[in-house]
Amino acid sequence: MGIDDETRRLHADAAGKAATLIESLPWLKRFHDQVVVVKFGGNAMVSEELRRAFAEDMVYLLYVGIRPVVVHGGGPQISEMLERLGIPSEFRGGYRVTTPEAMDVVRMVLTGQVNRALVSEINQHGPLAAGLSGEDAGLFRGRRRGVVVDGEEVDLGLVGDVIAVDPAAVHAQLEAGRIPVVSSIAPDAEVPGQSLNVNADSAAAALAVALGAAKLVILTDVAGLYRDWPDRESLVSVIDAPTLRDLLPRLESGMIPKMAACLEAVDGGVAKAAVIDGRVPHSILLEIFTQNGIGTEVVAGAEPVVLETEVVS
Ligand SMILES: Nc1ncnc2c1ncn2[C@@H]1O[C@H](COP(=O)(O)OP(=O)(O)O)[C@@H](O)[C@H]1O
Ligand SMILES: CC(=O)N[C@@H](CCC(=O)OP(=O)(O)O)C(=O)O
Repeated sequence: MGIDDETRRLHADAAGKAATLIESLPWLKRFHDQVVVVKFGGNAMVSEELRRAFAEDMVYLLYVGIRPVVVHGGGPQISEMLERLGIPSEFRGGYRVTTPEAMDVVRMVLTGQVNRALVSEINQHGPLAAGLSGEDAGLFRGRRRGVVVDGEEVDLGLVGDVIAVDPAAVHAQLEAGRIPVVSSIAPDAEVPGQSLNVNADSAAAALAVALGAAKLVILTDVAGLYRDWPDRESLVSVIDAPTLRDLLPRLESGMIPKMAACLEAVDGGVAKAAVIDGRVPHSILLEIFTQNGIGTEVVAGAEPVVLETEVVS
């Protein structure tokens, strides 16, 4: 390769990198000073590398002038601890049936372990993150819920929905320039002293609405919503809320709370909600700062829109 070829190669390389950076400009403008709620799923935090990359991404968002708020899950981590302690647990319709004994473990793992680990990972970059539980400072109020599976109402035990949010504690952390990291436990509004296990996708949606977030991003262990699960040949890249509402009763297991959360967020005024693959390091930066994003995006959409990508395997 001659010197000219080499120079041309260097220029092309630089142009590619610069194009990626400058592609972010409209999104930097769009999201400046805006709240973006990021739900970090238990399945997306399974390795040290992914937790480290996630922490970097949150710090990156903060330093470019966005206000990230983290709501985390921890389903697999709860299951592992329940198993270790010999406490049986099962999922019905995508939600964990939660006995009082299991509830103690849910709270211990989410608020005591997963929340602490994420706060500590982010704080490797400086004193930037502060942990909160939905039980702190009246952040969430919950109410027990059941679920309908195959036309039958199933009692989920101590599982709840967030029925009210007082975002003051989150605002205080944001005003202090910190990244709030929230675990999805809610005090039962009807039974004093009782805590409820809230699915983290649904807690993230409730918080996004209460904060008037510009976007909700849910990180999980799959590329997004597949129209033809489990064949995975057709990934939905964009779907409007009314079409998703029709599709929701036909969805399975883990995707039900996720898509219900996206709908709740969009119905509550959040312009966009996305489900993306948290196993891809830094996927959230691609989602926020590139034109097409990745994964599945739910939009309010006056016009029906469903875009699907054929997956070539
Ligand atoms: N239509 C679908 N498209 C994609 N994933 C689906 C679909 N239906 C069910 N799933 C399942 O939902 C899972 C994600 O939910 P879940 O395991 O609860 O993740 P998280 O821990 O991130 O909340 C996927 O790994 C997949 O097994
Ligand atoms: C009611 C219910 O199912 N709660 C969830 C809470 C944690 C969670 O949602 O974790 P992921 O986001 O990792 O799935 C559970 O007990 O597993």
